[in-house]
Amino acid sequence: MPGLTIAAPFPDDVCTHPLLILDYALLQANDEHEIHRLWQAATTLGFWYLKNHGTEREVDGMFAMGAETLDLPLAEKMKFEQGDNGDSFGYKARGTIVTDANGTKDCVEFLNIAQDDVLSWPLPTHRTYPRTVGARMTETIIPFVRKSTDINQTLLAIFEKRLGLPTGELARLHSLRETCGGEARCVKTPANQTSTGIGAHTDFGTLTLVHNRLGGLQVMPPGTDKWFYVKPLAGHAICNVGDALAIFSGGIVRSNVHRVMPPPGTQSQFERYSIAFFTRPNDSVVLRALSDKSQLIASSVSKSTGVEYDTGTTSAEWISRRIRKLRLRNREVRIQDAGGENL
Ligand SMILES: O=C(O)CCC(=O)C(=O)O
Ligand SMILES: [Fe+2]
Repeated sequence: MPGLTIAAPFPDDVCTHPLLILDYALLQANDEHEIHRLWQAATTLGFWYLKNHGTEREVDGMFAMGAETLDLPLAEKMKFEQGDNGDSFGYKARGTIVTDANGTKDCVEFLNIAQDDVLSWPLPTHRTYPRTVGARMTETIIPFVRKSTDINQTLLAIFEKRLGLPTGELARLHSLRETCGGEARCVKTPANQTSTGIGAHTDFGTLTLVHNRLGGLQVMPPGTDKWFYVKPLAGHAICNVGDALAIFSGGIVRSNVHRVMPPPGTQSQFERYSIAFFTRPNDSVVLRALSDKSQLIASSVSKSTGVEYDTGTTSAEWISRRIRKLRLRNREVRIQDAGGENL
């Protein structure tokens, strides 16, 4: 199926940014050297590759589920559209979010499936999804979400130790017994696009796992104003730190800006699908630096100037506000309210 296999090679004449390759098996075994490398990656660019993550079969199924769902007629998908109220879960149609300050529309569509809905299946916690999702729930989506949450909980246990937090503190803020904004996503970029797919952003949540086959993901390394592709490596996930973890850590780990462009070179003739899994804090968790739980974090916050590490906002409010701001219709309303002023 086009876009699902490596239809054309990643070109060798575009700028790429190298990432450290971390071995999940070594991290699980608490290998000191590997943990040191993870820490290096998380505190510099905030992105790394992860190999031996053990979800290859489920990822294949997720690509198939994503293609089956996003190939449904638009009218069918629109029954599940996320809307303009800041809800993340459901279907996001093309052209509904902005990719830059000028209000340029995006060219991608995506499907977000709530972690909570997967783990409570067949009972919905938040909402329902197209039939193609239900059809793959038991075999693919449930194991994908379970394995992805396990991976991120393992990484969080390493981070909490390095951050000097009490054992179980980050796990407590990401409890599976309470609702959260965590979700699995399939993004589809049509073939032959020239405009931005997902504009420059940082991820709202704690940790993200991305599975890419075609290029398109780009990062802007700190201290530069230049975009570099992250080259997909077969069987490797691309992991990154999100805003919530950067805030909890008082800025010690980095949530780096990135974006999705059409695939480079001859890959651009193909549809691009990508699969992502977002771990996000429990809905009621207030996003603030955990200074009262760690001397290291308190010291980082006291040294940073001009950065607000106490948002006074719960994770649910934070996500909802960020999504509302991206939606084109809300932007148009804001512009009308302001008498046509460009916001
Ligand atoms: O499609 C990708 O490679 C990354 C997607 C992404 O950054 C996102 O959905 O937040
Ligand atoms: Fe992202």
